[in-house]
Amino acid sequence: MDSLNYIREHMHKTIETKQKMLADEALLQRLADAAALCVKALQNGNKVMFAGNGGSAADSQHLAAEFVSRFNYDRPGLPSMALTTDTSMLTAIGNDYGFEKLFSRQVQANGVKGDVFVGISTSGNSANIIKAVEQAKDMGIHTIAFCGTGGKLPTLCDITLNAPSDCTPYIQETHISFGHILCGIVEEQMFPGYKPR
Ligand SMILES: O=C(CO)[C@@H](O)[C@H](O)[C@H](O)[C@H](O)COP(=O)(O)O
Ligand SMILES: [Zn+2]
Repeated sequence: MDSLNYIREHMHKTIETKQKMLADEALLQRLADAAALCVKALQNGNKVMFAGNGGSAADSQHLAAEFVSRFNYDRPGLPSMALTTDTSMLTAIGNDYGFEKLFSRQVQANGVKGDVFVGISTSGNSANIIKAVEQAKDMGIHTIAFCGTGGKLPTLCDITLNAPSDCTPYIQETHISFGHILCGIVEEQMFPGYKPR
């Protein structure tokens, strides 16, 4: 396929995934519910944790940064962390306990009841995300999945945001929309007197 056709095909497929998302009222409601869950947790002094592998690790960092720094409003930072950033922790846990424990160990150590854990996985099958969700549930931490149409993760979490695609890049491109929408609603609801920058 030549480059221009590649671009056209990619754009058609990513738009098609977003259109399917927009047409899925139940999914939109779950996204609103996820934002409400985060608002409630943050108002109670809890935090939002994110984790994922590869591109989803980058999404985790991106979204935690939106909470702690800012999204649209100049406002106080909101407590959030990506469990994907500290190479000493990641290598120690990976080396000593195994890659599958990468995030569950951090949830156990740094999470508290009432927090929110957002697990991001396009396959829905990454063992380190599944174990982190199980750990979070054991501790009374709310769980949100950013996933696709497959895997075990969609059946495990309190709220499942499943991008309507089975193809990793289109799922990832929808996940960052989920995350931006989540941040935008949280910011608007927590800081009603603030103005967009
Ligand atoms: O970004 C990409 C592909 O677009 C990759 O880095 C991808 O995130 C990695 O293969 C991940 O390990 C996939 O894990 P998961 O989304 O299935 O949990
Ligand atoms: Zn990617």
